[in-house]
Amino acid sequence: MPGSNTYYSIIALLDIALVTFVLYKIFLLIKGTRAIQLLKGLGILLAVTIISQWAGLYTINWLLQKTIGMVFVALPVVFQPELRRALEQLGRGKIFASSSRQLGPEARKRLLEELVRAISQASQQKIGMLIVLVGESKLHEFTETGTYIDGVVSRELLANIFSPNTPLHDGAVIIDGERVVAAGCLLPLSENREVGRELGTRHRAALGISEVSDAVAIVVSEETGTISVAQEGNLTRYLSEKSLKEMLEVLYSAPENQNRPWWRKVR
Ligand SMILES: Nc1ncnc2c1ncn2[C@@H]1O[C@H](COP(=O)(O)OP(=O)(O)OP(=O)(O)O)[C@@H](O)[C@H]1O
Repeated sequence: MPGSNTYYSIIALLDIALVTFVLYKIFLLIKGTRAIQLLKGLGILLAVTIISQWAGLYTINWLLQKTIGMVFVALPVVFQPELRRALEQLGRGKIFASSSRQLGPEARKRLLEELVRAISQASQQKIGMLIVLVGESKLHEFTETGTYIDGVVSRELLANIFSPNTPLHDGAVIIDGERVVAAGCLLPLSENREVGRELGTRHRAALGISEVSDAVAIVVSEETGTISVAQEGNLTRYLSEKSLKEMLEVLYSAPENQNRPWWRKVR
């Protein structure tokens, strides 16, 4: 009943849950974009401002406060493309969309069949491949670096894209749901020093994208034909066709994080 303590407790809980959900969605939206670097910079600036105030460094504190004010004014200008995209997504209701890996049984079966066929064929022929499977973070920052395709995933399309000496074979293909969004995309390279020296930039790019987002990247080595999968900053190497299929089935049957509490989704 409005006015009672229980009523206010329920409203407060609802309020907290809504704020948490909105913050989580914003985090997913900016994860893997340049906004995250800017947030880190702002965090450092805020920390230094607080320290300077605490230490009584009034002039530097005044300067830092003015700088932070200017940064906030500059934010909408610097992030104009990202803000526009976020508002467009909000308008289309896409912000509240779930993971791209949640497909119907028929679509999932077809997608996995086509992916596994294309990858094992490339592995046998030692054709280099780098495929990124989008999760909840949409990776616009990276699809924009490549060539827009928007085609249904098929073994023929993937074989064509990665065919040596063709314009799109360099870089990564980004797959969202059942569609190849773009090809020839540039991904961030992992700086993980524990990665074997024999692994070059293709494997580092796969690891890199899995470190900054919830995407999963599949690599076929041009040198050896081995299949590897990068997920959450870990690289699983020497996969057989069977183990790749099993891995993909798990990935697509249980949307990532399904078995994890929500707070563990945010890394
Ligand atoms: N930042 C990047 N984003 C996407 N793809 C990349 C990136 N850097 C390199 N590549 C791809 O990796 C290829 C070079 O692979 P390289 O031989 O250095 O890697 P590798 O891990 O040893 O793989 P392989 O075993 O296939 O040789 C490039 O031709 C390009 O297609």
